[in-house]
Amino acid sequence: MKLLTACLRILAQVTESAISVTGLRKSYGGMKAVDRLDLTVQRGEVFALLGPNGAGKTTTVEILEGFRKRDEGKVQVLGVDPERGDAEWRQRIGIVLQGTGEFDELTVAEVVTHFARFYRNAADPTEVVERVGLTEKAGSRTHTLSGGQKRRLDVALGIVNKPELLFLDEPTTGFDPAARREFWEVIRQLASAGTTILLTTHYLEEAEELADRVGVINHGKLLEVSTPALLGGRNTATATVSWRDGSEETDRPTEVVQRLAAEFHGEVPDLTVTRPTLEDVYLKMIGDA
Ligand SMILES: Nc1ncnc2c1ncn2[C@@H]1O[C@H](COP(=O)(O)OP(=O)(O)OP(=O)(O)O)[C@@H](O)[C@H]1O
Repeated sequence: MKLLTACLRILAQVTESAISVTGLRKSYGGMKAVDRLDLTVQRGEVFALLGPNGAGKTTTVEILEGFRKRDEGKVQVLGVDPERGDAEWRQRIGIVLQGTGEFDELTVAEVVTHFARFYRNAADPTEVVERVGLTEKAGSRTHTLSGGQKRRLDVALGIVNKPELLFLDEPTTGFDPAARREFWEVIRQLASAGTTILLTTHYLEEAEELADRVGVINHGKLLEVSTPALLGGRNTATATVSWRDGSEETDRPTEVVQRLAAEFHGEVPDLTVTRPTLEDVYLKMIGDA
């Protein structure tokens, strides 16, 4: 019987989406926080949910995590309705909240070891500390950690149960640029080990660096889901060719550059060719909505 259950679990893991949402609705009083939202995240995918303050990201994610009840809609997370998620389901998901990463007088190693005891199938705490790059701080009390190190500890606690699916809520808010890049590496390694990741972020560069697909949400509605490269028709958008003496918007930047090269008999001074950034298309999208 155990073997059959294990086989069915493996089959489900291969065939099911990690997250499947249809017609999700949630209102607070008369205010629609999430309004008929459909979303699918495949297993192994890194998916970034983008949207301005109050767009409905946290409400959506907390419904997926089983922390909030929905009004309407169908939600499956790892094949389970989060409102009915039991301890076994909880073991399979990891949650990194916009947390504190501070636990009084305990050391990093002690905190991770303590959290590992909550789970039947926990990872080796020493390995977890290493994965998030905190080995050198393993013996340090958590209140002495920097902001970035505390966030790494939050991630350590989110992955100590070896989750199949990890929720990351604004993981690098307040990081300096170097710390942010180091942190992305931790996330990339988790993703390449097969962990499905749903992250929310206000940093477009972060979404571009990490996400296989992004979803833009505003006023509780999902406006578009796409890869970062294709969102809002970025790849086919008009390019801007700029040089020392002017600039030109064009569908055929190569031709413009060739013309300029002929005019200047070679090197075109201060030449740049740009297309809209992810931030440009995102701002347009939420501005138009
Ligand atoms: N518990 C609550 N009671 C009443 N209204 C709420 C509650 N939680 C959220 N809201 C409202 O629902 C809307 C969506 O909020 P939500 O926190 O989901 O947005 P968000 O996209 O996560 O925003 P942010 O980027 O600022 O974290 C907002 O207008 C918010 O004020």
